[in-house]
Amino acid sequence: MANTISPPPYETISYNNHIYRALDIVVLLLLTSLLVYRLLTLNENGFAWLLALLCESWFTFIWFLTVNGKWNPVEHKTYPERLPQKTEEFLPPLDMFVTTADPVLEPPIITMNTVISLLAVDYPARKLACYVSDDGCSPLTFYSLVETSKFAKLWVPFCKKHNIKLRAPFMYFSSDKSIMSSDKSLEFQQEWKDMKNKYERLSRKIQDAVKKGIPPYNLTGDLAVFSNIERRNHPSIIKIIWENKEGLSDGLPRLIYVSREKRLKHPHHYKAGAMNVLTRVSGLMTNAPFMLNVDCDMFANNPQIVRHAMCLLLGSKNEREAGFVQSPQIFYDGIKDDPFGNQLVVLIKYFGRGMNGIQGPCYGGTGCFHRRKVIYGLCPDEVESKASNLTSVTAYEELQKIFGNSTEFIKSAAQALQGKTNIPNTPSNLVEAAAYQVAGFGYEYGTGWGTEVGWQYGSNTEDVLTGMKIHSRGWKSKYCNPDPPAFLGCAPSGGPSTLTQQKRWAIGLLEVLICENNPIFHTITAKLQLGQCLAYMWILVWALRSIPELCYVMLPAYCLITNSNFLPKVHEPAFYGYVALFLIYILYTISEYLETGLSIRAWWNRQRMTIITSTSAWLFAILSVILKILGISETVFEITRKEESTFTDDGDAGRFTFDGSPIFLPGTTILMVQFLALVMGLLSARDGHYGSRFGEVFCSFLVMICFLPFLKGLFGKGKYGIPLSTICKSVVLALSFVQLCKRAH
Ligand SMILES: O=c1ccn([C@@H]2O[C@H](COP(=O)(O)OP(=O)(O)O[C@H]3O[C@H](CO)[C@@H](O)[C@H](O)[C@H]3O)[C@@H](O)[C@H]2O)c(=O)[nH]1
Ligand SMILES: [Mn+2]
Repeated sequence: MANTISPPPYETISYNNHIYRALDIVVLLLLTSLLVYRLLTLNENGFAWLLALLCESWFTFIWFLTVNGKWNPVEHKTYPERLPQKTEEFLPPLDMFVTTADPVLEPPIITMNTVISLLAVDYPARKLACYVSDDGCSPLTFYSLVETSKFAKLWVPFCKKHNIKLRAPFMYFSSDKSIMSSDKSLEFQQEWKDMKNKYERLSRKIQDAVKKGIPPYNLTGDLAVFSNIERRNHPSIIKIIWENKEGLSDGLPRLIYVSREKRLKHPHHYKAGAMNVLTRVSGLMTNAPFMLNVDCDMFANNPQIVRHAMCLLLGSKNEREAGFVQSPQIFYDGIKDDPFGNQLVVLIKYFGRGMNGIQGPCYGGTGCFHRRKVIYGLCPDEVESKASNLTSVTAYEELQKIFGNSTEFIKSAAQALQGKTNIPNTPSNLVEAAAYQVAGFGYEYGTGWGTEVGWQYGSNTEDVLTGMKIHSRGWKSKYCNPDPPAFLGCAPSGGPSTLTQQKRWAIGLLEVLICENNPIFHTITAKLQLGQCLAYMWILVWALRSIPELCYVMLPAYCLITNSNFLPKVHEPAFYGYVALFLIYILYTISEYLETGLSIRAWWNRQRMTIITSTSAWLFAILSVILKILGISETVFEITRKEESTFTDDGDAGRFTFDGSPIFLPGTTILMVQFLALVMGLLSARDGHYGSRFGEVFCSFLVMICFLPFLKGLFGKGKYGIPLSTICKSVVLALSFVQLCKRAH
C-alpha cells in the first residue's frame, strides 16, 4: 500500500544556501587559525591565554557540530489532496495521546482545548481515538473531560460543516473577530453565536470547578472513584468517556481517560511512564497502527495535520524512510521579540531542516506521529519477516518476556508487529480488565518496557532518547511542517520557568550522553549514521557547554583584575582575526533571524539568553547529574507552568522575573564580578595600561550588557527583583573571586 500513491503525496525541497555554507567554512577556518595562533604564542602568555585556548577549542568543536547539523537543509511539501480521497477505507486508524500531570500548573481548560482540537481534526472519526493520561489523578481533569465531550459533540460537526480552520475554541473565539461580517450567512452567524455561548458556558463550568474545587469528600456518581485518592498513591482509573458505538465517520472519536496506578516509592518514570501506559491501554482498546502524541498545551492548529502526516508515513517509497513524523514545536501568543529567547523559532527551523537532511529530525516529545510497531521495537529489516513467524508458542514466550504478562496485550502486540489493522469493537469486559492490568504499577517489572520497547527510561528528555533509539535501529524520520503550523503550544514566560525548563532539558540530555545509550555507541554498534550522531551530539552537550562558557565569561574580568591579557592587543594582526570572527558571526546569525521574519531585537534577546542560560541553567544541570551519579539525589521532571494567554496589559510582559532559586546566583555573581573588574580596570588605566586591554574591557562590558536583566533585577521589586539573600551571596562570591584572582596572580 505504501508505494502505490501517484503522484507521490510529498515533494522534497532542498534549502541549500551556498553563502551560508561558505560562511560556515570561513568561520571554521578562522577559528582553527586562531587556535593555531594561540598554540604558537602560548609560551609568551600566561594562564588566561591557556584557558582561552581550551575554551576556544571547545567553541570550535561546537561550531563544527553546528555546521554538520545544518549543512544539508531539507523540507517536505505535503499534498493531502493526493491521498486517495474516495476510499475512506484507505486511511489507517490513529490513536491520539494527550498527557497532563498537574491541574494547577496545567489548567484543565488548556488541556481541554487540546483534546477538542484533536477530536475535531479532518479525519474519519471512527478511525480516531483520543486517550488522555492524567498523572495528577484529578477529578477536575476527569470532570472537565466529561463536560468537554458534551461540548465537542456540537463543536465538531460545527467545524466540519463550516470548514472552520482553527479548531481549538479558545483560540478561535479570541482571534476571529471578523466573523460577523456580511459575507457570512445568517444561519452561520446564528450557529456561531450559539457555539460561542456554549463554549463560554463550558469554560465557566471548568473555571468554577477549579476555583471552588471539587470537594474530595463529596464525590458522587462517576466521580466517586476519585474519593480518597492520593495523588502519588492510588489505583488505576480508566474510563471510557465516549465510544462512537455506531462507528460513524462524522461522529465524535472515542475518548478515554487514563490515570495509571501509582504507589509511593515506586518509580513511575514521569512522562515516559505515562506514554507507555497509554501505548498499552490503547493497544488493547483500539490498537491503531499509528500514534500521535501531544503535550497538554499543544493543540492541533491545522485540521489537516493527520492527512499531512499520512502523506509522509504512507507516501514514502519504503516504510524505513519514515519511522516517525515530527512537527516542529511552535508557540502561540509569544511575547514580542521573544524576551526569554525560548520560542526557538530559528533553532527549530535551521536544525529541524538540517537533521531532516541527515537521518531525520529528533523526536521532540510532542506533535509526533509514531508507528506502533516501531515503538514496539521492530527494525526496518524485520518488517517482512515478523509477519510470518509471530504465531508459534516460542514466539509467544518471547513476546511475554518483552511485553509483560497480559495475554490480551500480547495478542494485540503481535497484531501490531505484523502490521495488521482492524477497527476494534466496543471494548469487552475482558479488555477492560486487561487495561487495568497493563496500567498497574508493577506491570513493567522484568519486561522490556522503557529499555527495549516503548518510551525509554533513564532521562528527563525521554523524547530525544526514544527517538535516537529508533534512529539507531535504522529508521529514518521526517519533518512535517505544513502551513498553517501543525500544532501550537505555550512557551514558558518569566525567568524561573524558562531557566527551570532549560535545566531539565540539559539534565535529560546529559543523562543521555553519559548512559550506555549514547549516540557514539549507537553509531559504532548499530545503525545511527555518523552525521546523525554528530547532530545528536550538538544537542546532548548542552550542559557541558556551561563550563567553557562560564570560564570565557569570567576571562575578561580576570584579566582586568590581574592586569593580564586573554586577547591579542589592538596593534597585533591576530586582533583583527577576532574582530572578523565576531562580525561574521553577528551578521550570519542576524541574517538567519531576518530571513525568518524576526527582528534584530529577537536575535539579541536570544544571544543574551543563551549566555544567561548556559552559565546558570546548564551549569545547574551538570551539578544535578553529578549528584545523581554520586547517588545523593535523583533528577526530577519539574513541570512547566502553562498559561492560557501570556499577554498582560501592564506593559511588563517579557520583563525578567526572579525567585529565591539558587539558579539566579551565577548570573548575579557574574554581573558583579564584571562590574568590579571594570572599576578596577579603569582605576589601573590611569597608569596608562588601558589601551593595551581594549579587548578585555570591551568583552567585560559586553557581558554586562548580556546580563542587563539581572542589573534591572538588582533594583526591581517583588517578582521583578532579585531576592536580597541571593544578592548577598553573590556579593560574597564576587569578592572571593576578586581575591582569588589577585592571590593566584
Ligand atoms: O510526570 C509527568 C510529567 C510530565 N508529564 C507531561 O509531559 C508533558 C511535557 O511537560 P512540560 O512540563 O510541558 O515540559 P516541556 O519542557 O514543555 O516539554 C518538552 O520537553 C519534554 C522533555 O523534557 C518533552 O517530554 C515534551 O514533549 C517537550 O514538549 C506535559 O504534557 C506533562 O503533562 C506527564 O505526563 N507526567
Ligand atoms: Mn510544554
